[in-house]
Amino acid sequence: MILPPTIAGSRLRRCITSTAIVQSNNRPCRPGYYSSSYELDRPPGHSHKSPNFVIQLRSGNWRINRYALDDLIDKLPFAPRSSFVFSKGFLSGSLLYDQWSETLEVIVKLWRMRLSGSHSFTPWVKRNVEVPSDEDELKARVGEKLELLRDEICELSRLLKNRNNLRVCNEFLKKREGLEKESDLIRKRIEEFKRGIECIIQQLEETSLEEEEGGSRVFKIGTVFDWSKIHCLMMRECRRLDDGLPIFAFRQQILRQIHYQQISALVALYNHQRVTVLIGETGSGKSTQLVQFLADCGVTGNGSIVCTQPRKLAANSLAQRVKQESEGCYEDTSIICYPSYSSGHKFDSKVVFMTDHCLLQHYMVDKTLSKISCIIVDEAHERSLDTDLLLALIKNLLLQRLDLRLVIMSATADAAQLADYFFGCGTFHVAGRTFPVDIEYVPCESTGCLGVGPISSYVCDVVKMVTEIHETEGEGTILAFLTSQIEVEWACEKFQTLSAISLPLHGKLSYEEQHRVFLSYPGKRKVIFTTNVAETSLTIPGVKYVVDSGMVKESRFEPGTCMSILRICNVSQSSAKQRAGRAGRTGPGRCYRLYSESDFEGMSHHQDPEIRKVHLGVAVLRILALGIKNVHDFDFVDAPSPKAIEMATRNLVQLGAVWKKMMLMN
Ligand SMILES: Nc1ncnc2c1ncn2[C@@H]1O[C@H](COP(=O)(O)OP(=O)(O)OP(=O)(O)O)[C@@H](O)[C@H]1O
Repeated sequence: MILPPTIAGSRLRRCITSTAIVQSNNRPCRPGYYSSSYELDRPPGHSHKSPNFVIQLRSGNWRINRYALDDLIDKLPFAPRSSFVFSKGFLSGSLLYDQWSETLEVIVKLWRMRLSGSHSFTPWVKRNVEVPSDEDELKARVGEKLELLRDEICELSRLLKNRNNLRVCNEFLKKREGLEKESDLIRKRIEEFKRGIECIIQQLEETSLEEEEGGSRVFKIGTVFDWSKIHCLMMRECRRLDDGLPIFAFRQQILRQIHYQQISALVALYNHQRVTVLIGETGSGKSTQLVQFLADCGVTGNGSIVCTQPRKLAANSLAQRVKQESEGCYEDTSIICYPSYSSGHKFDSKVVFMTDHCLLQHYMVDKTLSKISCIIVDEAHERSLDTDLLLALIKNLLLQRLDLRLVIMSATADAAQLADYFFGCGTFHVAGRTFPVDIEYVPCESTGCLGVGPISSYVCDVVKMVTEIHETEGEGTILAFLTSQIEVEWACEKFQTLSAISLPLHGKLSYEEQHRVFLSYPGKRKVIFTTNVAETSLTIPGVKYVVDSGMVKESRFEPGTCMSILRICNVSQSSAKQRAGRAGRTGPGRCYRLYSESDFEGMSHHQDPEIRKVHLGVAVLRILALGIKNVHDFDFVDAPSPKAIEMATRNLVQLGAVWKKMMLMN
């Protein structure tokens, strides 16, 4: 058994590596997490007060002299830090070690030598391990923050007792409420951390770990212990505690809900409660964490967990991030990304990231998605045609496959509508975000900025705002939202300064060109002009300032002219929140909205689903291509009127796009 590499610094890490301590019966013992542990992070040869392990050479009357002990040591796989001989008592000698892996190999060797008659001592290991309790460790990690919050809450409570005017009172109350929520979240995170470690330890000790009623283990380790993997799992738990993503605090609750739904599906065949709508703030950890939670607890069995994204860029970058975070916790090929369709794709990985379009194409080949046990439809608020078609097909599939589960995720989706569509399924809200994002409304009417040729005035306003931020604000990447490739390229050209690098981001760039926005450019501020490809899912490390033009280009079918028109219109509140949410992910951020607060209030809450914007014939064609003949019975999330479907299908027949016999027309 090889222990993972030593990690310097943390007392908790020390206690965690001590899970590898094995008692004389060769069963892993409870690590120092509770009582004792040992240090692995001392430099080799470093002498200190006491060793972690002492191998005693016990005997009755046998004595060993220094010479013979050194001779014995020469035959051992590892030399001890130091050794002693004793002339009296039941001990003849002792060997001092710090690393458990070395101690274990030496013990095995000593026993082999004894059994082959090379010596007559009984080797005996004494652990000599002192470690602070987990409470101390947790206090050191997050306790300071908790104390600061507690002090601030006390101070606010004191101020509230004074005579204040109503406005000040309300401000204090709101602030205190926020701080209380933050403290609560930290406490929940600590509980979750303890639960995670406890769950691992119980499995290592093989104590019967009954699944709690309606609950679920957060880890399923299996019966063969892979110590290196267990070490990585524990290290990831520590990182999760440190990172403070809000979703971590709710892990057990989320898994319980998903687990509960699994049970209810088994109990009642026609109870299709295997769907969860998960709503959480941007950056709360939905896309990167949930797949790992599900993979860790094994709730999805042997099937893959598929997480769909509206865009390839997001699918790729999420897969990369999850791979990075879970390195060593799963097999190397466990996290994979299929951004484009290929018939050769296999679903033998634990987690697959793909676009919703790609999953639809897989559906055309395998109508039961047989290798997939859980589908996570992410960024459901976008309500693209692909997402809507996917949701409808999965809804139908849930009736056939009782082992299939669905999670629909977004920060800004209409949860009630989606829950209603999925048989009144459960909705889970993840409260909190990692870092604050200040919103500033900076309406630009007064700037008198005029457009240039095909470039509208708001593009000039965006460049102006970006220049101002660059000149007046501290360091941090600026991400500015425009509506099209032309605007993005124009803005990049206009914003030229030696102290910054301006980068375009839009859908027409190659993967390598898009990837440039994730690189760092030492000594220069990164300024990214983007279309709405960067509106959802993406974490571009270092983005501190977001400039939201408030505009988006969208194509809409106009029945009057029978044409689809590309138009620049206001974004929805949902889009504006998503854009702001690109900041505040790796540090506090600020979003400059180039419109007024009342403009924001006047925006529609959610963007229109794509099915309402395209010619219905497009949707009908897609449905037919999926092999569904009876379009009238198709269970749309936002169902068009039967008359509209009838007209669209007749239209397609007239155009010769489909044959009448291809579909069951009324
Ligand atoms: N590539 C990355 N580099 C650095 N940090 C990252 C990266 N990807 C994710 N993170 C961290 O993980 C956090 C959670 O990201 P995740 O994408 O899971 O959030 P989310 O809740 O799905 O957000 P959204 O609703 O905006 O998609 C981010 O806020 C950021 O702190």
